[in-house]
Amino acid sequence: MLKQCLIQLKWWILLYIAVGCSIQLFSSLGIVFFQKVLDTAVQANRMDEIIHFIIIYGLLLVGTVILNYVDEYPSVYLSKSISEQLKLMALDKISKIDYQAYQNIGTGQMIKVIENGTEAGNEIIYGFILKTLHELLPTILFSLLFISFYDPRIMLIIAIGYVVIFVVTNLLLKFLYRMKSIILNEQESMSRYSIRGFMELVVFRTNKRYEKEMAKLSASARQIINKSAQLRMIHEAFFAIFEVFITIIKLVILFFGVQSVIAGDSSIGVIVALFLFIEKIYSPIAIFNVLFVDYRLNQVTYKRFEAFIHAPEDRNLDSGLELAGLKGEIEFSNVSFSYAQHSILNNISLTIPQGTSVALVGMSGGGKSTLIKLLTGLVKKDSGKLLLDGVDIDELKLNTYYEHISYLSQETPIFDTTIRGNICFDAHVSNEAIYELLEKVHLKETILNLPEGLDTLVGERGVKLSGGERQRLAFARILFQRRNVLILDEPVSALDNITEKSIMETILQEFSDKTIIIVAHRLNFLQQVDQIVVMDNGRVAGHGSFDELIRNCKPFMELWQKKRLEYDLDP
Ligand SMILES: Nc1ncnc2c1ncn2[C@@H]1O[C@H](COP(=O)(O)OP(=O)(O)OP(=O)(O)O)[C@@H](O)[C@H]1O
Repeated sequence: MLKQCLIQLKWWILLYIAVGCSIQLFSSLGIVFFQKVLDTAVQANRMDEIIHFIIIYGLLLVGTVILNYVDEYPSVYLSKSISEQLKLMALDKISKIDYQAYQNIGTGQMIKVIENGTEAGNEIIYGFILKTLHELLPTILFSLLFISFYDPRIMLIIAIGYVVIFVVTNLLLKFLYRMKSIILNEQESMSRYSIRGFMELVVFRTNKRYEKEMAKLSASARQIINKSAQLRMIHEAFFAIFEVFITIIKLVILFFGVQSVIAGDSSIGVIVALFLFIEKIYSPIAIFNVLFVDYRLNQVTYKRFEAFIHAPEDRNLDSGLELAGLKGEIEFSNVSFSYAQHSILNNISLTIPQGTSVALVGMSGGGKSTLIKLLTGLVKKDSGKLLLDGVDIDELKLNTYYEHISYLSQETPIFDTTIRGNICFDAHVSNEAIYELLEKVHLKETILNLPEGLDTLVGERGVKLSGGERQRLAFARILFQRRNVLILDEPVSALDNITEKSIMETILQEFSDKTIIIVAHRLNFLQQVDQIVVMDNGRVAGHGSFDELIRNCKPFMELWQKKRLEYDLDP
């Protein structure tokens, strides 16, 4: 993935490195000409030569300033592009990820893995590879080269000293990896605690969970702080050791250099130039060491992001038979499904003829939503056949299948955008047409009374609407889409009996020639659907019309008695 990023940005990278090398060449030549000005100044009669050197020195300095300015553009462009590309990859991954893998990761942890991973990826490419090629390596190489012109022995001592420190640094890396892993684990836990705390205000407040959650968060935060401080101290130790080494070299140069000047073998200019080059080389070498350790630690972080990017994908989304249309004939034949070896659906066989309506009923946990998820292709059956117009769902290209179905999940089917956006997404539809839909779901007056009408933002998961308003809004979307197959998982749970009845009548009328599969809990409209399927413990316990089942199907009779009392339904 990082390779992909590098390839995409190759021209910017080349430009960035070329500008970086030029800056370092100009700056090193600047030191050489500064030395020439100093040494020529000692000979008072060579004023022409001094002016000549000063002009070149000045031009080199101005050139360096201009290049440094130009350098900003590719620098910002690259640093921002890398993060953006990695974030795009993460969202792209979510669009293809296998639904069960997505459920297993969990939002809080996933957000942190993506956040840390994109940052680490940026640090690896921009903070390490590019910084090394653009700045550190050219500075080190040019400085060593120019030092070697003055005295190759000094160049050799610095190079050997650096290699020794680099090797020692690497011996400590294993220990640092462990620390970094602890920090990452704790950061992901912290993210999970915070995100569930932010999202589940009502559950946590009314169950008085916040104190406990904060204690967990603090414990993780303390671990992160301690380990981060230890990591920093070890980092800084590398820096300090190298600084001591360079200071010793400077003292040695000063001691022997002054003696050479006195003996007439060297000049003040050369000693100044050597000091300037050593100053110049010191930081990049020390920084490289620190960056190298950072780079290896960032790899630990990045690997977790990579694991997420390589999580299993739903192969059916973009490959398989393309559906130009869907009439809506559905057949389950001996379909079984299990979650991690725990059997949920057993040998389900069921036919839903085209253009008919079916209600799935049964006790909680009986497998109704799982059956719906199989039908939407979110989870995959273990065995059997699930035929749509005679073609098994596993052979279909799901992204074309989704063009022909409307699905309302049990979770809030509303997302953070306007009323209009929740009904027709990006399609251009007149206000009148949208209000017509809203009228059918008894929401027109409510929306007309909002100051911003159709452009009102509904908040995350529609928090600014009541539960029933959210469900009615989702129905407006279904009416707008007018698909041939409707798959509805408890779409009316938040509506009162009267509104539920009225909306379901509208849906059954408007889609009288379409296939409708609906999970029903309150059983309010059962007499109006063509077929009722009773689910019990992962099996089909019976199916038929209301009248048939109420006479012949014991689980249905029991369910009906229970719900009738619970919801005060008409006998
Ligand atoms: N992601 C999951 N991982 C593991 N088990 C799951 C998962 N989702 C659901 N289950 C289990 O599958 C079983 C069937 O769940 P399902 O949601 O299909 O039931 P349901 O009939 O729709 O229930 P309800 O009427 O309460 O919504 C339950 O025992 C549930 O615990």
